[in-house]
Amino acid sequence: MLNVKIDSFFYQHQTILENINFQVAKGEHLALMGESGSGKSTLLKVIYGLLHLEHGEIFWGQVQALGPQFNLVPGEPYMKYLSQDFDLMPFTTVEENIGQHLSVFERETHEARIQELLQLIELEQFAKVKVKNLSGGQQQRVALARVLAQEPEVLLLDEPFGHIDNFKRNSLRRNLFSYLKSQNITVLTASHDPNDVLPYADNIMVLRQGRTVAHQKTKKLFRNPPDYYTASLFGEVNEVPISILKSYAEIDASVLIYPHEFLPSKKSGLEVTVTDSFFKGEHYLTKSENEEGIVIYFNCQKRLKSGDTVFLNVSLDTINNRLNIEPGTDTKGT
Ligand SMILES: Nc1ncnc2c1ncn2[C@@H]1O[C@H](COP(=O)(O)OP(=O)(O)OP(=O)(O)O)[C@@H](O)[C@H]1O
Repeated sequence: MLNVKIDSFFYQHQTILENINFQVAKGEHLALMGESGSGKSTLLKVIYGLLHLEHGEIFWGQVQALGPQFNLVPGEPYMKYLSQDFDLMPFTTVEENIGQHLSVFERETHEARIQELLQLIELEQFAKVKVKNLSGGQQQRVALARVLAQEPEVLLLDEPFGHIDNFKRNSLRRNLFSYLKSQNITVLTASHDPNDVLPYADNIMVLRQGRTVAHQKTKKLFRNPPDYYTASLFGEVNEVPISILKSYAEIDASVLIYPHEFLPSKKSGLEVTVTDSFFKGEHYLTKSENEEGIVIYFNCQKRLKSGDTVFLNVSLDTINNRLNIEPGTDTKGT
């Protein structure tokens, strides 16, 4: 179990992290989400021991992570950190970069292990190429293999796919996260991208201005985000006053609705006028306004023209769920 307790962390006199307390079980994958500057990288650096934590403590089981004032070389032996700047040896080959971190006591298995890691990062044909001749995305993949070669118990990943194109990203994410699960490695991944997080993380912690605003199981957080900030980390979201959704007219509150949760129809529902339409591949993200000028985004299978009238519907379950209303409760205002 990783036990993180940060009362506060400062850069100069500015508080960057405050009251961050959480635990990560062995083998669990926790994603750290938050806007740029919210403190995700700083949190990973504090946990890894690159930054000195004066007010707080980090434990892995019974072992305390002591930080840079106690360790000559930053970091703890059981923990590895993949930073946004990859720490590679540019003038040596991909396989040498990976092999450098394999145990000297297991020379006979080196070759097989290097092959396994090259396969995982899909760079088998680049084994003999010098790292300086690789693209940024390829270098990031080598950096990933290097930290895995060290067989950490805890792996801290800071935007691990930031330089990797979409073409490789999907398979790499699948390979990497299923490998980490199979090895029961505890993972903390800082990422802006919900595609890095939703399919793979067991839990998500959301940071805002250095504080925790949510810490929840992945599906639960996506389905029931506590606020607009959290929901918007997953993509476009609407904050809709319930008064404009007819059957809820007596409730004075807003509800968060994702664009895919609105079902457009030609007949009944919330009447809106289309103002714009954006092709997203599988659907069009459609921008619209109701008569009071409230902007609503919804997904539509076909392209609608500006000025078209549409009626939007959202399921009662979705609304009750967001409002924490038990099924069967009478909430009707009309
Ligand atoms: N070396 C530093 N000295 C002073 N302030 C810093 C330093 N590094 C980061 N900060 C500040 O700490 C805050 C948190 O930065 P951090 O890099 O942890 O955010 P982040 O959530 O990881 O952002 P991003 O997603 O853009 O990487 C920011 O306000 C940043 O300006």
